Amino acid sequence: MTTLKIALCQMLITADKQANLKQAAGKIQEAASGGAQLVVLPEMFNCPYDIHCFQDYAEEIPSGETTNLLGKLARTHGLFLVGGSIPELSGELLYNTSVVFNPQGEIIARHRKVHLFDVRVKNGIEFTESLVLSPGNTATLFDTPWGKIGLEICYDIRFPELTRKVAKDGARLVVVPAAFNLTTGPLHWELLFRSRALDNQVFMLGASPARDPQSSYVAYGHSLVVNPWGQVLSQLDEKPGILLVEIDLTQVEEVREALPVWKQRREDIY
Ligand SMILES: NC(=O)CC(=O)C(=O)O
Repeated sequence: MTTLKIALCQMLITADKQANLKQAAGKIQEAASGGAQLVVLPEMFNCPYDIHCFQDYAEEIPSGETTNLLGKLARTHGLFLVGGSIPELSGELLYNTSVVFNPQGEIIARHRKVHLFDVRVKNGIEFTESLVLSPGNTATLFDTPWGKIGLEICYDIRFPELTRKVAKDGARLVVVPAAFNLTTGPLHWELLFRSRALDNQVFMLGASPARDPQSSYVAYGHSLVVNPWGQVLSQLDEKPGILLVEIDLTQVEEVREALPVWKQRREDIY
């Protein structure tokens, strides 16, 4: 199988967890009606992206209600589902975790955000995930009929070595549930997705929450799909919506043949 229909769900996240879950279910249903085979939710889709909320909204995986619901939705609609991310409770620790389901509703991967978002930009964004979250320690890929897919969460994309690793491990597509903000989004969002796509000659997908100017963390939005040539195939604006795009994964081989930098790497030197 080479063509894959993807849906990125740009949700308006609220403080009401049940409303967020209902919205996710509605968006997944809409994506399925549009023929999506792989559906992606945004980072922290069941919870405000605010370090003061993570503990209260956290759930164990796989026993928590969000994981249960996503498994049922994947099975009901018969699709691969990347469950954005949620605050995961594991023993005493909290993680920013993404869970992936196959069309039978089984968990086939779990990625814990490896690089925590600890930044302080003067007159801009300040955020310190490490005050409450612990980092994951592994790169993540999962198998599908379209081949291996890499999985990262938001700030992970800024570390080119991680995308290079999953590409070297066979990913031709990398999925990134994310939530950039109004300081970094306008300058870095598209640039980072296009750079990782071009560096590795892979497809890159970014699923963001919609923008809510009233929330403590204002997400940039602009969920997007970038092809291995570094072109933005499609992108939303800041409003809630679904980005439905069909991609042809043979484009990875075509681009690698036309511009063979993937083969020309000199790992004996670097
Ligand atoms: N929210 C993040 O993890 C990352 C982000 O907003 C940025 O890198 O900018």
